[in-house]
Amino acid sequence: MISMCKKGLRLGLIQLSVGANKANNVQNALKFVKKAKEGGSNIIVLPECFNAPYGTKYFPEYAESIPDGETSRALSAAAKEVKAYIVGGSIPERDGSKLYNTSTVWSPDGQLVAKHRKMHLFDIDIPGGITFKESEVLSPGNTPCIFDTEYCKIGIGICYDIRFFELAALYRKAGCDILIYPGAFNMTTGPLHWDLLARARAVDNQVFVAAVSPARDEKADYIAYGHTCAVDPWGKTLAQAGAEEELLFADIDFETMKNIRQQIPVSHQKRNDVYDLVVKSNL
Ligand SMILES: NC(=O)CC(=O)C(=O)O
Repeated sequence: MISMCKKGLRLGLIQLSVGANKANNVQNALKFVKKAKEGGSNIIVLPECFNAPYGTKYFPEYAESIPDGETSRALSAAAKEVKAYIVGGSIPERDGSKLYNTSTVWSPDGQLVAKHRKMHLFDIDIPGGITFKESEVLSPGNTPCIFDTEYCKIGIGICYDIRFFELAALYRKAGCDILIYPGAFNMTTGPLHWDLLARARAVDNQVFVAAVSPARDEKADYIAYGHTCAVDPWGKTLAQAGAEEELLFADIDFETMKNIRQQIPVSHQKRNDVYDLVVKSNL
């Protein structure tokens, strides 16, 4: 089936079941990539940590280099085969002695066009809820990540990055119309914060937001919330998963976005005489 979108594009969002076997995770992802393409997707998105269980004790064992690791090679070949962009969720990346939580973006001809290393590491401590410290093993990325397509510019963040409105605002300021966040919120923060943050980033920047989670696995050390979603610039949820493995589609209509930006012209009404967003790294 080819895309129905005349004035936009179709996102295919894969809420993938992730287990302990890396090869199985990658094979399962590729199966869903093909289904996403059959459903007319132009840009296909996988979740955070899609080739490995999410947890600091797993990152060193599953980490691989980019772009010559096995997962990168598989994503490159898949993008070329289905002739669509693939935002490869994230994987644990090894670069020298350092590890990162890294998202790769592959063009329809299989080229690596962008790479985002999670900038804000997930270090939290909620007594009776969840304690997690990515910084025990991971290093943060220091560079925001935008990739340009024939449709629009797209900004990438990974999971905890969505909590930092400055990064999203910076992407909007740099001309992005879609923000994509592979993520894996949990059962403590997810129920109240996941949808709220996706909708907030969409409304405050008048952009489309896609947040893509692994499916929930009650037996995992870290139980992902799921609820992959796509939201439009009005804050309307275009597609939303439950907890199970699922492929979702969301049609991006740029006319809607233009209308909303005209009707509520906040981007022109900013009081940059009073405040401003200072960009310190090169976009
Ligand atoms: N896992 C994350 O990076 C973020 C998260 O679960 C949260 O912010 O809550």
